[in-house]
Amino acid sequence: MCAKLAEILQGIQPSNKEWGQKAKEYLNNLATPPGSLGELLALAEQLAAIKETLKPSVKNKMVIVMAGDHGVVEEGVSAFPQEVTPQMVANFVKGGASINVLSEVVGAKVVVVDMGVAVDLTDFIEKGSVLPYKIDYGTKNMTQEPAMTREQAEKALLAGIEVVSKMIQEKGAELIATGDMGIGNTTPSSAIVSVMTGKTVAEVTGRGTGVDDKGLENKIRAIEKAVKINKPDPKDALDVLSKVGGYEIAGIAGVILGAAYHKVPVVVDGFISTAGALIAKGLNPNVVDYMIASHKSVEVGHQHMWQELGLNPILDLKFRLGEGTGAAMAMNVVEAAAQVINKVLTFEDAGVSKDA
Ligand SMILES: Cc1cc2ncn([C@H]3O[C@H](COP(=O)(O)O)[C@@H](O)[C@H]3O)c2cc1C
Ligand SMILES: O=C(O)c1cccnc1
Repeated sequence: MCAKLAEILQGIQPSNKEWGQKAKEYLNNLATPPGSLGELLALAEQLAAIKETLKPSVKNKMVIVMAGDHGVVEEGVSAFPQEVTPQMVANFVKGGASINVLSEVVGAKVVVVDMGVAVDLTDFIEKGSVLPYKIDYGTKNMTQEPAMTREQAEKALLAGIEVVSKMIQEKGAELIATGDMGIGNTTPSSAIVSVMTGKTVAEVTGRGTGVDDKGLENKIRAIEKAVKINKPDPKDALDVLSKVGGYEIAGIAGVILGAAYHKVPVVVDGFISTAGALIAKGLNPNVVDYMIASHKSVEVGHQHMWQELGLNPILDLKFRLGEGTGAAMAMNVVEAAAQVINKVLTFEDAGVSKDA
């Protein structure tokens, strides 16, 4: 592994459990029946432990949408054609996609990154509306060969780390959400979860954009073949990422690692983002302290990912879209948790009696 990546991975510390404990005690004194704000209290504790304060701020929110294409689409694994990837990137730039609309609702900015789209996005890149981190014009077909080289996987991780570091250091981002766009990307995501959890491919593979029964069977066979041919080592996350991953998945893993390195919470979106989270955890398990599980996707296999990470998703909106849409929705809940610890008065300050 290159020295730069190794150094960043080593720099990811667990969150500060002393601040978490202080927050727990403080929250227990809010003028409410103890514990009655449920999961918001757990989130507030997590934010306090990450940011090392009882007054965490998550107002400056950013959704980072990573885009990339997949050689495995040749195998007919998606219900949609590859050109939808750049078409949707254009839609993100126009502000007309679901992620734009939902981000606006929660007051989050959307940042779009070309990690490996199969065509040039010159116009958008010149205008600064898409960030240029293209590693290659899509991955290789993983049923025939590794999706990418180990060097490309490292480069893509570093790209994600660089993007999120800039957002934090230059734009003041206080809460990050991950998002994805890449036709075919539920296929590598299923491969990753199968390899990393030991579940069979059939158990963790769903319909993605909506393949029919025959399409699902074909998708399962393609993933089984990719795993058989490449033999990814579940103990080596970089091996898994390079053999059966994707550039946007690597970028997402990098965003999560970079956020953790800078002690910034990161809301993990759906099936593809959580595949990135599994890779990030494989590279340094401390990173899980900084993750917030946004929602439970309809895609079968997502729940197995959360289980593997030991996280409980906040929402169940029956989403199966990606782009960062579930994470955007959960950002409001995270902000609510921050507001609770910042603003709700204690029994003493509110002048409310505690004892019966
Ligand atoms: C119009 C459109 C918008 C999307 N936005 C996200 N996805 C989602 O669906 C794709 C993954 O599903 P599969 O593996 O079946 O191709 C990814 O692009 C993901 O971001 C979309 C898909 C489509 C068609
Ligand atoms: O859960 C997701 O993120 C998802 C599911 C299907 C297709 N694209 C994304």
